[in-house]
Order: sequence, then C-alpha cells, then structure tokens
Amino acid sequence: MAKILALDSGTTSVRAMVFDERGRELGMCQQEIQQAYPHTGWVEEDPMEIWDKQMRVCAQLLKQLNMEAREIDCIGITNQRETLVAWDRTTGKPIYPAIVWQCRRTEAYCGQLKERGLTEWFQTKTGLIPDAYFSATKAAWVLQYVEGAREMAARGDLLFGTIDTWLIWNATGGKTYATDYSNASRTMLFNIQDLDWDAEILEFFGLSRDNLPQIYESGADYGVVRSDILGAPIPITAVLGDQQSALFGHLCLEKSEAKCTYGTGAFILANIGQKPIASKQGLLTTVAWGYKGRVDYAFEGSIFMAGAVVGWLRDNLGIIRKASDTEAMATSVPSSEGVYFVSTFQGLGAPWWQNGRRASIQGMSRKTNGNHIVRAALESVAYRVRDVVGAMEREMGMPCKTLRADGGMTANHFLMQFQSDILQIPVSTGTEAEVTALGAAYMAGLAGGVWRDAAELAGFVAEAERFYPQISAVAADELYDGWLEAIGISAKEIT
Ligand SMILES: Nc1ncnc2c1ncn2[C@@H]1O[C@H](COP(=O)(O)OP(=O)(O)O)[C@@H](O)[C@H]1O
Ligand SMILES: O=P(O)(O)OC[C@H](O)CO
Repeated sequence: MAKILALDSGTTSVRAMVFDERGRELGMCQQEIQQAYPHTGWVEEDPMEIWDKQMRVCAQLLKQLNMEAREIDCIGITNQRETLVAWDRTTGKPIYPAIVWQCRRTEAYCGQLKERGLTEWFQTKTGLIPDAYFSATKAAWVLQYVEGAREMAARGDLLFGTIDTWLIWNATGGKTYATDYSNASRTMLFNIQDLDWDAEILEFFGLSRDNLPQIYESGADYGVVRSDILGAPIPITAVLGDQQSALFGHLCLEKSEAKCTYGTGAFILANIGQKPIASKQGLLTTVAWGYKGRVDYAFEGSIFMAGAVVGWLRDNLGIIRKASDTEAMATSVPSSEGVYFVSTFQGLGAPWWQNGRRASIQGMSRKTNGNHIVRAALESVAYRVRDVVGAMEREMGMPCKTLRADGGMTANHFLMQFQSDILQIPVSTGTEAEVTALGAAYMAGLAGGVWRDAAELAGFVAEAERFYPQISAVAADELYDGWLEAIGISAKEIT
C-alpha cells in the first residue's frame, strides 16, 4: 500500500495529509498561521512559525494515523505563492519576516514601473503585469531597506525563496536550495519562454542568481527530509504552487480545461497547453507545471473578494449569522429583482484591473430586502467568474466545456447552480475537498514511482455533484449585461 504525504502550506494555515495509491485521503492535520499587519496594507508572517508548524502537523498526522515515517513513500509540497522569505545561509535564520503575497508595500513602486512603460517588457518575459503581489519587488525592497541585506547578498550569504524553497531548504538541512517552475513563474523574475531566471530582470532589480534557488521541474528529485525530523529520510518528489496544484488535482491536463477555487478570494486557472501565450485580455500567464520535459502553461485570473463578501455580510452588515445562512436566504426570493452587488472593496481585478474602486449595491427598489442583497452578493461572485472565464475563452478562441470547482463556497448549492446558469456550462465538484493537496500528492506519486502516468489517476476522485444550466443563454446574457452595466464596462470591451 503506497502512502504519499502532502504538505499544504497555505496563507492562513498549514496542513498535512496522507493519500493512498487510489488517491484516497487517509487523514489530515492543520494549524493556523498568524499574520502581522505592521502598517496599512502590509502583511507579514513568521517563516520559523511556518516551518515549525508545518513539521508539527506532519508529526501529529503520523501519530494520528498510527503510521511510521518509513511507511511514507514520498512527499509533495504545495504552498501559498509569491510570499518571499529572505534568510542567512550561514545561520539558517530569516533576516526579516516573510512578506506575504497580500502585502502592498511596493504598490507605489510598481505604479512607477507601469508609468515608465515597462508593463509589456515584464509581461512578455514573465507573463505577469507589474504588481506588488509578485515576489520581485518584495526582494528589491528587502535589499533596499533591511539593514545589512545588500552586503550579505554580495557575500553570497543571502538566500531568497518562496515558501516551498524555505521548507525544502530546512527539510533537507540546507542541501537542496530549489523551487519549481510553477512557483518561479509567480516571482516576476522568471522568463516563462526560457524557463530560467531572466538575466535582464535580475539586473534591473539588483538581484543575483547566487541569491536565488535552482529551478526544477514540478515532479523531480528535491532531496530527502533529514531523518531526525520525522523519523525517516523521506524523499520530496514534487513541488507546486497551490493554485497550479489544484488545477493538477482536478486533472485539468488538456487545453481549455479550467478550475475555480472558491475560498476567501477565487482563483481561476485554465490550462492553455504547451505554449506561453501573453494575454491581451488582462489575464496572467503562468507555468502550470513541468514534468518529464513537458511544460504546461495556464491563464490565471484572480478575484479578490469571493467568500470574503459573505464574511462582510456577516461582520459588517450583520444580516447573516454564518456563511451557510446565505443559501436559504438567496433561494427564498425568486431573483435578486435587479439588484447588483458590486463587491469591488479591493478594486476590480482580472480582467479589468481598475484599482481604487469602491463597492456599491445598485438597482434597489422599495421592495428590496436582506434576502435580495444576500442573493446579489452571491451572484456577484458568479458574475466575476464569468468576467474571467469569458476573457479566457476569448483569448483561447475556444470555449471552456466544464468548470471544476473546489473551496469552501462550493458548499453553497445556490451559488454553484447560478454559476452554471451564468456561464452556460456545467459546474462540477468532486468528492475530495482538498484538491490542492491532492494535486501535490498526484505529482509526488508520479515522480516517486507510485503511478506510471497521469492516465492512472483518472477515476480516483468521483464527481460529487454536477450543476447544469437551468436558464436560457438569452436570459443569462441579459443578467450578465446588467452586471456589466453595474460595473461600468461596455459590451464593446468584451469582444
Ligand atoms: N455555505 C457557504 N456559502 C457561502 N460561502 C461560504 C459557505 N461556506 C463557506 N463559505 C465561505 O468560504 C470561505 C472559506 O473557504 P476556504 O476554501 O476555507 O477559504 P480559504 O482557503 O481562502 O481560507 C469563507 O470566506 C466563507 O465565507
Ligand atoms: O494560501 P491561499 O489558498 O490563500 O492561496 C494563495 C495564493 O497562492 C496566492 O497567489
């Protein structure tokens, strides 16, 4: 019986899961990670806490499953992406807290990069649009503002890495300093055509290869976990950024196959095949994974507020007690009666990219009540997903046939049904909730010799539910046109 340990190092919690050779989850352990907000818009975490807790949940899980470390065949790591750790090679200690992907400290600097007309330069090379979200300007900030960082870098003692790299370096006792293509492609330092750090970009930010990890395929030999950590020298055979890992976990292996993870925010990725196409529709191009010489790319569109909108209804408006109340309220009215909830609390992201917008509730009449507002809030998530999926379809020149869904909001059947109605395609959820960890386990098992090829994985996860469109295309377009009007996008912009 094969056993694969998956480590999911997320933004707000770290998890460990064991899967067997049929992709069945045998157990899970989880611990929360603290965030610090030292200034407005800044978000930091403690790299030592992430490392300690990540190993602790692994040890707890083995104990819980009554399993010895030597029974584990291999490890797959998946992680929050873009978050940057900087540490001293000689002591192994971080020189500054982890700068989290959500941190906006380099926003003004990124604005300057755009004003200087560098957007296309970055996009062609990296697939990304200059933004504080990505690791590059976080590293430049460390070099500029953390005392002694520049000198340490010049000596070759400063190591930069995303969370995967930090975990692997610690787990292997400093033997492996590496990342994979999918994580590298979120740094804005990685050339997605050449599949290597981009020399011109490194020079632009004053960075050197000496301070950056080696880049491996996602399924590869990342060394072994030191045997004193978990009790046996377990090989690490896969590394994937969490959103790419979910795409793999859903087995979206062919062009146009897409998934949406509905969590606090929503992340939509579509496999675009083996060519890195730069998007003209406001999407990011990213490496999905690399394995056995084949590299798959993906379009990505993120929505900042998805489940967070539901949290706002609860915490700020007080019209629901818990997230699951929204479903009964939404279905208690036949429609939102023309109400549109424009949930742009954090600006309007992909594919429109309008920063600094405020949120609004539009189209209310004297008949409008809390149920309409709750329904409109859920509907707003589905409309935002259509914004992104529509851009993906236009860019790929082909339709998405099905949307695979995972994440906390998929518990809401009203939302899943409305999503299918608005997209006019089936929306499918699977029986495994932890699709992100599953993707890393799949890749680890492939590279670790548990499975021969991806074809073996098909059929491991059963479909839990499939939602089919229940309204006509004309009705869906009418509703969506109302949404475009509410967000102020003219129909011309989407042709
Ligand atoms: N039944 C539900 N209906 C609507 N939203 C829900 C429901 N259950 C959970 N959520 C939302 O899903 C989010 C949690 O999903 P999860 O995948 O755990 O997120 P994350 O991984 O980002 O922490 C929360 O923002 C919560 O408001
Ligand atoms: O840890 P999550 O699930 O919030 O995902 C974070 C993403 O990787 C950020 O790009």
